[in-house]
Order: sequence, then C-alpha cells, then structure tokens
Amino acid sequence: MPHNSSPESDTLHRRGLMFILSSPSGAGKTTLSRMLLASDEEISLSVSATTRPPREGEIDGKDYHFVSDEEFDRLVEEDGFYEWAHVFGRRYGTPKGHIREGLKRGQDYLFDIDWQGTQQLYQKDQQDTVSVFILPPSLDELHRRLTARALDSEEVVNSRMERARAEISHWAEYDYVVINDDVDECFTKVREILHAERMKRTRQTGLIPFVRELMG
Ligand SMILES: Nc1ncnc2c1ncn2[C@@H]1O[C@H](COP(=O)(O)OP(=O)(O)OP(=O)(O)O)[C@@H](O)[C@H]1O
Ligand SMILES: Nc1nc2c(ncn2[C@@H]2O[C@H](COP(=O)(O)O)[C@@H](O)[C@H]2O)c(=O)[nH]1
Repeated sequence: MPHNSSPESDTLHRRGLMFILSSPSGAGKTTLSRMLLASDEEISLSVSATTRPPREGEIDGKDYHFVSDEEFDRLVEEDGFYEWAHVFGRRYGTPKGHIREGLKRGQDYLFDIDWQGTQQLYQKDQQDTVSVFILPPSLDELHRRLTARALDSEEVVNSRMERARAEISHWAEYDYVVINDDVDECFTKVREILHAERMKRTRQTGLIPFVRELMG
C-alpha cells in the first residue's frame, strides 16, 4: 500500500482519483499517458474496450481490449461499461472493472478518453474526477504529428483533422487545459496537476484521525 495513516508518516490515507486526459487526436495524450504511467506507481491505466482494429505495436489487454461489434453489444447489454461513446465511427468504452473499490483503496486511474466519456464520468462521480484537456500548439502541428506518427492512412488522418475543431470546442468543460508544445514541459505541468489534486483536503481521508490524534 502506498499510503498509511501513521502520524509519523508524511503520507496519509487518501481516496484515489480518476485522472482524465482528452485532446483532439494527435495532440499527444497517449504519449503523455505513457510518460505518467512510467513515472508514477500510484496510477494505473483504465484500459478501454474498442471495436477499432489494433494499430501496429498495440497490445491487446494493455493498450486496449480489442473486441468485435458483437462483443461490444453484449457488454453494453450487460451494463458492463462505466461510459461508452462513438468516436470516429467506432465504439470505445470504459469497462466497469474494479474502479470503485480501487478508488477507496487510494488507487488512481488514468483515462485516455474523449469529451463524451468525460461528461459521463462527471455525471457518475464528480468528486473523484479530474480532467485535463491537451491542446496542440497549432492545427498545422497537429496535422504534422498525425502524419509523422505514420500509423493511420491519409484518409483516417484527414477525418481526424476534420473532427479536431469540434473536439477542441469542448475545452472549457475541463478542469485544466495545457498546451502540448514541448512535450517535457507539458508533462511536468500534467504531473503537477496530478500531485496537487492528490493533496486536496477532501481526498485525504486520513486527515480526520490524524488531526484528532495531533490534538490529543
Ligand atoms: N510535444 C510534442 N512535440 C512533437 N511531437 C509530439 C509531441 N507530443 C506528441 N508527439 C508525437 O505526436 C504523435 C501523436 O501523439 P499521440 O499518439 O500521443 O497522440 P494522441 O492524442 O494520443 O492521439 P490519438 O487520440 O489518435 O490516440 C506521436 O507520434 C507523438 O510521438
Ligand atoms: N469515450 C471514450 N473515448 C475513448 C475511450 N478510449 C479511447 N477513447 C478516445 O477515442 C479517440 C480515438 O482513440 P484512438 O486510440 O483510436 O486514436 C481518442 O480521443 C480517445 O481518447 C473510451 O473508453 N471512452
């Protein structure tokens, strides 16, 4: 357990949080998510299910649960998703899994999901949700990144560019907005947001017993 409630310790027990990164496709949220997961043991990725085919290098169960349309239908019927949405003509969803129990234990979850999923998570559990919208420095740079990634066809890149303005229009629904120009600078800001949110008084469930003991 990363947290305890011993008065000698500088970390008190706290509730976990659901940390959402959204952006137009290609702005860099997957890159930032991987950096965060590699540098922080207290956060784990909420692995989404999707009906889109895997890209080169993507691993089933690690990057996504790649499922058929029929399997996705079945999960929807069984109420197996926390949230789900149509994105770029495919379906994506957050499996319910053990998120609620994990939050109680102080486990944080990282979500790489779009604005529709973000709205649904807020409706279900506002107090545990922290959302960050990543903006590209310009639309030309966004196009350059999508092309340089070389994982999608020209047609797919063009359709994602066409959707970019509509996605960016949701920026004001997020708690934080960060521009991803220099990736290291952007990552530092995202990590600072996560660290500060962990310290929020309302998340620190160990504070009441600690203060009680402190006051004798
Ligand atoms: N600050 C940056 N400067 C230059 N290139 C970047 C920067 N951030 C990310 N990239 C590159 O841009 C490309 C797109 O990044 P990434 O795949 O992380 O985007 P994304 O927002 O997750 O896209 P999608 O929603 O399609 O999954 C990648 O090749 C990545 O290496
Ligand atoms: N609402 C949800 N959106 C999701 C989920 N998983 C991913 N996404 C978003 O889809 C697009 C496209 O992703 P890509 O990997 O195909 O490039 C991107 O905006 C993701 O954030 C989910 O579970 N729910």
